Amino acid sequence: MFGAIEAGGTKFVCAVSDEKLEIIEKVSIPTETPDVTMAAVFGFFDQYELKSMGVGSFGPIDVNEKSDTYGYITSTPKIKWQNYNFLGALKTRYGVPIAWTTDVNAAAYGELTYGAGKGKQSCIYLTIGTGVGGGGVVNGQLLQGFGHPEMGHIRVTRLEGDTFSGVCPYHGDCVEGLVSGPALEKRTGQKGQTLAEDDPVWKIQANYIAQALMNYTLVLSPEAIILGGGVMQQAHLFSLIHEEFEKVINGYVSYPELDKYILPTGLGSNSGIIGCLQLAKEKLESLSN
Ligand SMILES: Nc1ncnc2c1ncn2[C@@H]1O[C@H](COP(=O)(O)OP(=O)(O)OP(=O)(O)O)[C@@H](O)[C@H]1O
Ligand SMILES: [Zn+2]
Repeated sequence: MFGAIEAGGTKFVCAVSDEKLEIIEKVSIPTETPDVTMAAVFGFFDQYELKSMGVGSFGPIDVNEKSDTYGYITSTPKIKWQNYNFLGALKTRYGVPIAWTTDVNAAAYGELTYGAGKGKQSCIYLTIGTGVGGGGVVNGQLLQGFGHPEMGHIRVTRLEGDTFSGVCPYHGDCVEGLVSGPALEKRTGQKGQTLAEDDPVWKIQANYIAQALMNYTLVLSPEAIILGGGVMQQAHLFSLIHEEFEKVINGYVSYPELDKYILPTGLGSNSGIIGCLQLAKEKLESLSN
């Protein structure tokens, strides 16, 4: 059996699957302190005989195998999780091979293998929710090196007349600071869910997102950019983003047809967990080859 954990800032989704990645059981555990949450995580996985695991975690995390703190959650604003040896705790408990990456890299992997990026060699997955996070796969490999991408924290050009200061505790008006769910709420005084489709804020939102996607396009030239997270439940945002993307990139580089290039997830809210299961499977295969 394969085990998977999609560890998020609000909840940990844990699942086990058979060899064909059919999910046998899946649970959601609130993210509290490591003691409380990990006790529940162990309570779930202890019921099964695991062969390997895949973990996609919120972060920042240490993904550098040469580092002494490989497998740790590092500088998260969640104080109790700072410098927590997440991978170590799982290894000690289960003694099986474990694939370790960011939640968004895992989601990109899930989408590339079975979702909106199926059949491609590369894609980016960007979630726009409580935070903005991006992961990716290039030539079939997860995007990680010394560290991992933090695509939500890049800067974009401010629109004329927009004086909103942004909500990122580190950078103010980085992309996360400008377009995350909490940013939308602070800017408008109401939650994204309750805003009308014709509210002018969506165009601002679409422009900043499009600028970010232009930057990813220019740096990585992925075959698809998949957008998920709470804010992207606003389906009308896709066509606005397409329009703004065309404007900001201004014909400089070519890219696939827009509705096949910047598109919603194929796996809904399961991208991350499926990516983790696939990573668990491949981790085991890589060791037996
Ligand atoms: N339908 C919607 N339209 C607009 N905004 C939404 C919608 N649903 C949720 N949001 C906003 O998205 C945010 C929550 O994001 P999400 O549902 O992706 O959860 P999350 O897992 O906490 O996010 P993250 O991936 O950053 O941890 C909230 O700020 C919420 O107001
Ligand atoms: Zn930031």
